[in-house]
Amino acid sequence: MRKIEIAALPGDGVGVEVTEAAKDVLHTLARAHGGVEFSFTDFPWSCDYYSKHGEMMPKDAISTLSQFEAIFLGAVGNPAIVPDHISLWGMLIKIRREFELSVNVRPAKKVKGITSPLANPKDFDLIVIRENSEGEYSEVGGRIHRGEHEMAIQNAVFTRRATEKVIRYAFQLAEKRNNRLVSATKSNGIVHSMPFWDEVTKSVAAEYPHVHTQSTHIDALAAFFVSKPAEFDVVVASNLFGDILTDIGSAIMGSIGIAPSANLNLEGRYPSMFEPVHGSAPDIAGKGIANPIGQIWTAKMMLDHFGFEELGQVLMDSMEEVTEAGIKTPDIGGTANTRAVTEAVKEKILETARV
Ligand SMILES: NC(=O)C1=CN([C@@H]2O[C@H](COP(=O)(O)OP(=O)(O)OC[C@H]3O[C@@H](n4cnc5c(N)ncnc54)[C@H](O)[C@@H]3O)[C@@H](O)[C@H]2O)C=CC1
Ligand SMILES: CC(=O)C(=O)O
Ligand SMILES: [K+]
Ligand SMILES: [Mn+2]
Repeated sequence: MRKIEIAALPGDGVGVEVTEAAKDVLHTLARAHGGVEFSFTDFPWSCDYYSKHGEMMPKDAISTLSQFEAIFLGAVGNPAIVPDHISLWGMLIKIRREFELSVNVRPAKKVKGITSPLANPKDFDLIVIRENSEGEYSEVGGRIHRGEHEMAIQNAVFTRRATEKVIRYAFQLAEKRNNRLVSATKSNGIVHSMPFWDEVTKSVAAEYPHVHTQSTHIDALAAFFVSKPAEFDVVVASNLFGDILTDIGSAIMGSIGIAPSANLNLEGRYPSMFEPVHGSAPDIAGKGIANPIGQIWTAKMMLDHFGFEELGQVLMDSMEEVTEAGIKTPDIGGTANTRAVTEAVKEKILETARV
């Protein structure tokens, strides 16, 4: 019996609701199929925690988390209480950086039973590999002359180490899939970092001559995600570009509430972190109607990460049977609540164990 020790960080808003649902599903899966057990330790770090303690996480949070094999996070942010840049940098982004989670894997595909807003989505099935540790999201810069003549400078940081790492990971993935890779660029407007990004793409591409590689400007690429997503397979992008592309990826699937992600430490030195693409959705938090699919699919990515691909497939298939049966939350046109979708997925999992 393999027991996996996981730190659960439900965070804020719907993060709390969907992590609860996905944990429930994972326990059901483990009990039904055996061979693995999930041990979750919950931490209440969030904007509420900040209100009480003046910080998003305690000082020793990183060392506490480093004792776990993985982190299962919901979402961080409640702008009504804490400004977003403080809550995200105090928790989500801090964890990504401290644990060198330099690659963020974000798949998007046509899901059974979920209507894409696109007239002709075909069977698109792509994965965006997002640089996750630097780039446009940096602390380098500042503000001077508060008031009328104020100035804000925000620097983007691109190191060869992190750029090469994420691009090489994308090539390796392309090799395992369909030998096709698109690199998001904007070298016509961003004149230092993006030509650098393109050069690194070219140099890594030389090691993978059998992978068809193309650099596409992010503006056109964003449009192509809407007009012809089925033409993409693996896409590699900087932190900001990948962030935006993957919200488009979730939108064309049908809802931001269904997209999963894995924040990976490739060296295995620190725990990797699994969280859905979406945020804390303050507009629907507390209503019990958050879509748990993004978090459940995220759990599938965590299973794959630990080598439990068969269980991951059972989870994915069960989830798609539920969406296909029309048991869906309002964001994807259904009338079911979080609980009903979760129970339906659990029921499907139990059926797979009975046959
Ligand atoms: N990784 C993270 O923890 C992220 C945190 N955030 C934070 O979340 C807060 C809200 O940000 P927004 O920009 O509004 O993005 P959001 O992703 O929370 O919400 C965008 C829209 O999608 C809907 N939505 C999101 N998740 C859903 C789900 N599971 N089921 C059904 N509908 C869902 C929301 O209701 C909203 O209409 C902010 O504090 C933001 O900084 C935003 C993105 C990622
Ligand atoms: C912060 C954010 O939007 C993301 O991680 O996707
Ligand atoms: K999230
Ligand atoms: Mn985002």
